[in-house]
Amino acid sequence: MGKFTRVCVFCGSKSGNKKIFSDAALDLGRQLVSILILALFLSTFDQNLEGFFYEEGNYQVERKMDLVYGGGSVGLMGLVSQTVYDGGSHVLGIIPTALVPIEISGETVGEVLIVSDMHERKAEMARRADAFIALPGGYGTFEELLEMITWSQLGIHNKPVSY
Ligand SMILES: C/C(=C\CNc1ncnc2c1ncn2[C@@H]1O[C@H](COP(=O)(O)O)[C@@H](O)[C@H]1O)CO
Repeated sequence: MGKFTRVCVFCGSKSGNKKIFSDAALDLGRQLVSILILALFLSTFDQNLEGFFYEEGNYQVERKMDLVYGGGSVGLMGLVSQTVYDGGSHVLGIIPTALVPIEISGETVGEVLIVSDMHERKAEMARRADAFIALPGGYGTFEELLEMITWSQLGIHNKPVSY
């Protein structure tokens, strides 16, 4: 498989009771839009050794991955989507009609696709993403993650799943 461009993130519709959960959501959001890599760059020319020295340094490289997620503005979902959106990548939220009043409060970011039910939501998330990552969450996150793992096991998709 080539470079991933669209990553589906499953995560809690609540923020949880530990800061580490929201930190993880913010961190993943930032990592999707950029990555810090180590690079070698020309630093000095040493005449005695008749050659160039290279010095380890680092710089920021844009990763610009797009996000597919559950479409909510609440909890960890809201944090990840806002972070990726603020980082300049495309955000696609997929949410069933019945969950709009529950999982969206205030404004959502990016594109919102309203589907008829949970099954269609998961199928669309699976179809539109190149890889899946699960963050902390509740039963819903667990269910979504397990479904992607079992679909992989059954050969329904061959995309990486990470948690
Ligand atoms: C397929 C059906 C029920 C199976 N349950 C769920 N399937 C898919 N997604 C779900 C389910 N229950 C909740 N969710 C969503 O997960 C997200 C995170 O929830 P969490 O509990 O806070 O981790 C959230 O968007 C939920 O909507 C019905 O036929």
